[in-house]
Amino acid sequence: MADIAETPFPAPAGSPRQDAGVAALRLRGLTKRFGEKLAVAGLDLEVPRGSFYGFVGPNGAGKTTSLSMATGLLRPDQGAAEVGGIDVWERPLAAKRRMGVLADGVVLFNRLTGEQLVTYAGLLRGMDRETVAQRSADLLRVLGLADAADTLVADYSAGMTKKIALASAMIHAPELLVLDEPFEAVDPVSARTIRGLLDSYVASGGTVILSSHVMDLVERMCTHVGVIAEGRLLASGTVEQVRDGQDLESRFVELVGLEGGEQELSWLRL
Ligand SMILES: Nc1ncnc2c1ncn2[C@@H]1O[C@H](COP(=O)(O)OP(=O)(O)OP(=O)(O)O)[C@@H](O)[C@H]1O
Repeated sequence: MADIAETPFPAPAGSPRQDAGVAALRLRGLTKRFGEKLAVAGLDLEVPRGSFYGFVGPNGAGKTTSLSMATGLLRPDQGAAEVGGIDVWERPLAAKRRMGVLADGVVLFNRLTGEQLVTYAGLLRGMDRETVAQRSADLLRVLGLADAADTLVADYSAGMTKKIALASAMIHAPELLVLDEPFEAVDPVSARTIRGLLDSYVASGGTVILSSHVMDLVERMCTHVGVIAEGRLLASGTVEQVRDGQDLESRFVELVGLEGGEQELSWLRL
């Protein structure tokens, strides 16, 4: 497995985020079993501060299960997760204060309007109403949701729902964003806006870990990448290290293997 290089984006001097040498996110021996299925098998992962980390793997590899354990949504059978050196399961409130989470498949309070949902997220984080109102308006505008601010989230499209969940994860400007499939169902214009937001967030000292199936996007956006299959980490490091002279998609296929080989369906030929 390739080594993880040092972060290329040091935190701003004097920043409270600057705990030298402490990873933004550290997973040690994370394990989860669902009945007979070992979904995550002793996962060790370090996400350096200031990195833009892509977490990739085939369907069913264990990405969502790992990120859910890392963010305090799903209790691990074994192992530990730390955010900025704080154990997520021993000190959940302190750890959760430091992160913003876009979870996959978690039901939102969809009888609220988009604006109410983002406002609720900000107030839950203990922010004052004025700041919440300002940031909520900014997020809705930047994400192209201003016209849908008063629409119930239940009536949002899949892409709009993803964007309002992302806004709710960002409103308190956490030092770590954990985003499960943030670009899924999002149109290309919004995807570009989100990429821009995340790029400047990372450039200012924030850390992002996102899961994605789009290798091209991970290769272009991310500084680091971890490849998981069958609950195990196959490779991790800078994108350069992991792709090892190939494009990331080819390297990914080389690492995880071609599902079903080069088989064809003889009956699907017209
Ligand atoms: N609540 C659950 N009960 C039973 N099995 C589960 C549960 N959640 C996940 N699994 C199983 O654990 C494995 C890992 O699932 P997980 O959702 O973490 O994969 P993933 O990498 O996020 O997949 P995808 O890319 O398709 O979203 C899969 O085999 C899945 O069927």
